Amino acid sequence: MNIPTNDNEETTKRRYLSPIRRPRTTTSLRLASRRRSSPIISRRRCRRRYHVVMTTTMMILPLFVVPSIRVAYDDESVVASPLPPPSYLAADAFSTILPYSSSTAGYRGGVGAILDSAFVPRRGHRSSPRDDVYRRKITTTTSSSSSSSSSSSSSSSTLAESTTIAASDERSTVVGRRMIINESYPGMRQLHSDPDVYVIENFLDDGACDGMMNDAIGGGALSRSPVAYAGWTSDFRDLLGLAASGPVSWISLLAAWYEANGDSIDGGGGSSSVTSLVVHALRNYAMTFPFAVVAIMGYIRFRTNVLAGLRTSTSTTLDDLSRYGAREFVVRASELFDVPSSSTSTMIPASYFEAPTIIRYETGQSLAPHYDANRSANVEDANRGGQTLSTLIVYLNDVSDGGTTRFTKLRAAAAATTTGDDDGNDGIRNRANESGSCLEVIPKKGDALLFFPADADGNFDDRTEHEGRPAVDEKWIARIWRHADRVPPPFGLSDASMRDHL
Ligand SMILES: O=C(O)CCC(=O)C(=O)O
Ligand SMILES: [Fe+2]
Repeated sequence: MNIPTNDNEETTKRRYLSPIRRPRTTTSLRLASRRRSSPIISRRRCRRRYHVVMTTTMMILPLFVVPSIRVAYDDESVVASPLPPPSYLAADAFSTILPYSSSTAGYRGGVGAILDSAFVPRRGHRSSPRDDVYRRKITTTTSSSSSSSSSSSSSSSTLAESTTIAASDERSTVVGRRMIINESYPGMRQLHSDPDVYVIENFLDDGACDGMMNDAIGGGALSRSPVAYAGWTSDFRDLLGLAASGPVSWISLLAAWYEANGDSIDGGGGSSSVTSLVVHALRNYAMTFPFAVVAIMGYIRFRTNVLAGLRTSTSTTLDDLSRYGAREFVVRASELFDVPSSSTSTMIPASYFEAPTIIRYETGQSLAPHYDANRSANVEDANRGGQTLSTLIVYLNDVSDGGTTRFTKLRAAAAATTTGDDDGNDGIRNRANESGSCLEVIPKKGDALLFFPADADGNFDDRTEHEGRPAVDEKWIARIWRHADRVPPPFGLSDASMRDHL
């Protein structure tokens, strides 16, 4: 008896394993009839050309990328660099992929310079629009425990060696005089001059400190301090501009050239090949551009997530001035900033304040080095009084370990006052910590810290970079940002509240 063979399987194998027997489609037959040479030969030629193009590109690319990484560490040469945008982009990729490694410290070139001034988070809290808002730049520099530098040409080595640079030499922006304050305020001690940093002893009594902590807890609104990435729209625009004029164009043109070559082999050269190059280039551009958009959106998202990890405290705002603690804080701050001769404004000082923000750091929580001012404040902080001219922080509890406020670019040795009064305990509270090179303030209940993130005209002062060191003991602070202009609600205090309680 004959056993039937599996004829179907045989046919299938033959069809797919043997290219010679593969049936041609109508289209490929039509194309083949137009070709001068066989399609197989022309495909080989194209493949060879493709390899030539790719190899050449791979050889040329480093010529742009390597020098651009080098010059990216120097402001001047970046600005003057004849290198095309893609090289900036490539250089920047190296510096922003590892944003907190010391090797990127001081990077100020290309997109890095844009991003550097762009971490200016906006308000970002769902439960309360008035909640603590981290709208400030988070730097991409590393703060070393012994020193730091804002020198635009610094590298990891200069960062480590910068201990001898005086703070006032480190400014990279032109900074004028700070806003005028009431310098005869009782208890004021200057810790540093130019930029000025003060401590005001016993600024608030224990009742006010406890009151604010209790209200923050009692209000039930303490939640993770938000960090939003403000300025992302302009970053997005800038990055897209670079990508559009750089990689997107390159890829589109290279691919178009390859495709147009194929066309000319098929259909002859001449003006038709130029037309085909343009058509292919435009089509490729339209196809590649969306990928750039998606990639940049992914990058912005990545940066947002990175920023979120830089502040780990919880916080809330207190705007009810009928409460003793918040009222006392705003009243004292008003006295400090009330210098009638300095302004023609008829507004009361508290109109320029953001509502007090209460911040709680539990063990291990911290705030990375950052600035309280914003280079783009006029645009990005327009609805909250523009630039932050002064930061006033009150320590609400004593902290014996951890949680200092450290100015990463100011040297303790340059402190104008190093002989401040002892507090009777360890003698170094609220004084520059002379054991390290950075100016560091140790929290003491009721004492205030005052400094000026921007000058009186709103110019950003990058010497005032500071951080909240990781808490060991629990740490509580209350903070008021004094802006250049009136801060309307919901960020500022309501007119009714100020009228009734101040
Ligand atoms: O926690 C600190 O010591 C500093 C807080 C601070 O810089 C801020 O809230 O902007
Ligand atoms: Fe700050």
